[in-house]
Amino acid sequence: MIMLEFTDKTIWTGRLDDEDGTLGLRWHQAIQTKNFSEIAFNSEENIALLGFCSDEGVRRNKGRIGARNAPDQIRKSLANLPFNKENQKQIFDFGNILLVNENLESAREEQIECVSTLLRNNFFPIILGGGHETALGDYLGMTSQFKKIGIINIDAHFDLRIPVENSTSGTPFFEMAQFCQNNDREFHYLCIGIQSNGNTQALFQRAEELEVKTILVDEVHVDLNFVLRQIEDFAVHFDALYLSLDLDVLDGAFAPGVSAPSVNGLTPFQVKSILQKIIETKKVKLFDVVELNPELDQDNHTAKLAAHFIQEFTLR
Ligand SMILES: N=CN[C@@H](CCC(=O)O)C(=O)O
Ligand SMILES: [Mn+2]
Ligand SMILES: [Mn+2]
Repeated sequence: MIMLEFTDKTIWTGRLDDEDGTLGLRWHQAIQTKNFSEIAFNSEENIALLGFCSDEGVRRNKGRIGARNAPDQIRKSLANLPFNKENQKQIFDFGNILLVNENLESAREEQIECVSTLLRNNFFPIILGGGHETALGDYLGMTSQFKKIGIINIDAHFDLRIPVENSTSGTPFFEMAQFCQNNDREFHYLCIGIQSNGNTQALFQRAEELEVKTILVDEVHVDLNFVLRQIEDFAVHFDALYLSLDLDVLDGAFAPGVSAPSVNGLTPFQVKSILQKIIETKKVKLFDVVELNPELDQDNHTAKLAAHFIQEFTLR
């Protein structure tokens, strides 16, 4: 059963400015497609893109499906971004993990294997979701390589639901907590951008029980610098950070292409400042961007934002 597919070559195409030589380079000219079977250890930390084409978790969570098509849409938005050979890391595209017969659990096994292979070979994985069910496989893949992991999720929602029948886009961080409990690990979860109207009392209570560090969206609006200092304080305790960005943390006016759009959400500048502060810690070992739904997007604004944020992680 084939669950891993190469990226369609026509996706990495775009404008050519040959008259400007290497100063006119764009992503579609710099990207290198790669196969897992030919992976070799990197002496320098290079970027690995990997898509997780799932919205099965969103469907199970009663959301609006479409996120399975997000990885290629994000690639299309990355394709025309400027690429600076001197100041940017090398970028390899490992293609997409696909779900067969809505089997999220099998695809996740493949994902865990891919993520740990990338980390073992000194790649920095940028995983293109998928709904937020993408997060669990990313984190579990990381646990094979790192012991003391801090989890940071920039999201309007805690995603701490208890799985009723199975895993959904609303359960990944609760499942991480369970994994930690069953495997003698500490669970440290910082959630930034939480909407008081986007999470029930039950979820706030579960966050408290699990000692989640919560930064409400209004706290970011009131004092961004204070939030940036809290990020610094959180990061010092860990060897590695797992960072997840759920695009629904952005205000729906900026990011309409998500299953559950926000009102009074963050601005692109606020999210970028938060990401830059987290990147500055030099502890992020994996980044995923999730919940883009291209079917609901307007003029690709949400996909462009995803690309804009990914660009930050490629700078040397
Ligand atoms: N990843 C999903 N998170 C939210 C969705 C909320 C909604 O659909 O309104 C959640 O389950 O809480
Ligand atoms: Mn989420
Ligand atoms: Mn969310």
